[in-house]
Amino acid sequence: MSQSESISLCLQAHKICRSIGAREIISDVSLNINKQEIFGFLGPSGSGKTTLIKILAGIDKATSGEITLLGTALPHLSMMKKIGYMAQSDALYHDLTAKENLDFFGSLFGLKGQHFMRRQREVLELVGLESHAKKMVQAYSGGMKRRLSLAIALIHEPEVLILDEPTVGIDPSLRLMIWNELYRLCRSGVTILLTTHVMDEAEKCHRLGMILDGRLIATGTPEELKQTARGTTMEEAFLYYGGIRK
Ligand SMILES: Nc1ncnc2c1ncn2[C@@H]1O[C@H](COP(=O)(O)OP(=O)(O)OP(=O)(O)O)[C@@H](O)[C@H]1O
Repeated sequence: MSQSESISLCLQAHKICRSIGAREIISDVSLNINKQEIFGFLGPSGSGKTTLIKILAGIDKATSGEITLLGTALPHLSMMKKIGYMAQSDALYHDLTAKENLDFFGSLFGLKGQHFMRRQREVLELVGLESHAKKMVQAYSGGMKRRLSLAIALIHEPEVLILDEPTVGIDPSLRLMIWNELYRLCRSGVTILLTTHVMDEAEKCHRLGMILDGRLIATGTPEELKQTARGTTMEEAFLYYGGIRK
């Protein structure tokens, strides 16, 4: 790989495998993700998307294979500040308010003072929770918890945002706002990895990786994937790459 290619790369994964017991959940995944790219992992429930992005985030460890994120081999503690991770199951403190949750998670990243207060207001506004900041999380709806989790993932202005099904349970107008923000972040230099099983959401990504039974069966832009599959929809493309449709 040339020097200029490696500078423009955010992430390189080489032959990633992950087994739990005797079962291989992720098999031989290799891929490159460019800086300032929105890369989506698309696949049915149970295909291995969550397991894979946890490994790519350095939260879980591959059984074999190598990952380099922004030039550093993972897992590496110093990379935690550079990554914003939003889990599928909300890792929130339910007996604290939204603001207290932000106080806690922000302090883990060493945020403080005026800048931290401003940042809290920005992320709460972005996810439409500014008027609910003092409410206990236990009184939040499922969608509100997702939105707060996204705010927490963004609080420290990470260079890489890794989001597991970020817009599940979020209504269409807020989903649109969140996508606009993802594009804005991307333009400002952030690289975004996300998972989805929703085809229309997948089409909003710059590039996609299709996951089936723990394998990366295809990568490309939504248009490329549809063209190669001679299909007009992402569903058709997915069935084609999965060998279910000729
Ligand atoms: N800790 C674990 N122990 C045993 N099996 C696991 C564990 N974690 C994941 N699996 C299995 O690995 C497979 C992939 O799971 P994973 O959660 O990564 O899929 P997914 O594509 O993210 O699914 P979903 O879209 O439903 O979240 C599933 O069959 C799941 O049951």
